[in-house]
Amino acid sequence: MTDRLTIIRPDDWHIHLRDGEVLRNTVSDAARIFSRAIIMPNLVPPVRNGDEAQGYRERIEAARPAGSIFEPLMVLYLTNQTSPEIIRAAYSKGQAIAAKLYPAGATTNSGSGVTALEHIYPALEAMADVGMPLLVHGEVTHSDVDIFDREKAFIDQQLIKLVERFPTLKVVFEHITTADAAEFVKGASDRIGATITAHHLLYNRNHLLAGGVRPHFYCLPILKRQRHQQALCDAVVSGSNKFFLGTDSAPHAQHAKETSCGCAGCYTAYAAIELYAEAFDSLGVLDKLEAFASFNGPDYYGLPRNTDTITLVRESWTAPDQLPFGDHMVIPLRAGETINWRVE
Ligand SMILES: NC(=O)N[C@@H](CC(=O)O)C(=O)O
Repeated sequence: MTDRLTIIRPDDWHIHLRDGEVLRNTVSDAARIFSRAIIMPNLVPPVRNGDEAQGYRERIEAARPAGSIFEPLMVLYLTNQTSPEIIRAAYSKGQAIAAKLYPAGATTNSGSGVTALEHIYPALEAMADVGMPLLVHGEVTHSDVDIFDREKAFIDQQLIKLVERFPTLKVVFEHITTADAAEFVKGASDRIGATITAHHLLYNRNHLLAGGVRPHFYCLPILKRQRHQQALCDAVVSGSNKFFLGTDSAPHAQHAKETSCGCAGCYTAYAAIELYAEAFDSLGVLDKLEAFASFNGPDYYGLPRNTDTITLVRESWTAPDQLPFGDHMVIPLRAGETINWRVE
């Protein structure tokens, strides 16, 4: 049994840090372990162009703990108005390395998102041309599609057509949650990658719904049935380099989760690599954690791998009941429960 694991320092290829006062909390949790992170742009208002991304980057950098060299990798939020010029300018000035598609209404702060893919075809052409990856929240939003079927419907109705229409566009299918998504990514060309969260490896919809509703397990795309959880586990066990670490750590203040209409999002950044280690350990593939967490992401983005290391040890500790979140508190995933790995 492996009780100690040293790996090249990981990065997080999908995180929500929010903005303002809470940055001092969210940035220090992310910067504790991760060297770089892809910063989701779904602020209010969203990060729509290079200058807004630059401003947000500076606020994140200012919130880093003293001495931290954590590097935020900025992302534009695509709207119906995103022009090829906005894309080209942000990319060429190094203000953003990717752009995110939120179908309008799909999730938290997606109200300014794209209402029909045709609106962003010119922007997507520019992205394909310069080599800027498209990051996709892959769910349809029609109220008549069951929430558990929205990811598969997105693949069938939109994603297949999208990758065909833009044959050189790099596409990251973010936070995949279904066997259908894992199959799609496996069968696609190398320009298609996917992030997988720790919580979608560790949990299924029973954890959210059986025996009582647990709002801190509610995220989007929603946890699916066990068969889909298993398919995501199989994807990481396969060792395919198309899958990489993206926590989708998405904090909301306690009162915004524990209410009659609670927000979607699980807070995992405070123990992210530890939770992934648990998942890989329970699958018997700790030896595959390093590539998933530290190699596949930078390789996909064409960035250098990190060179320093972290060491994980098998040692139980109790997760905090709550964590500071600006003037409020956030209830992290696994609050008050045991976590079986810690970083030395
Ligand atoms: N994952 C979530 O459940 N929530 C994210 C948005 C998103 O990525 O869907 C958030 O910003 O809160």
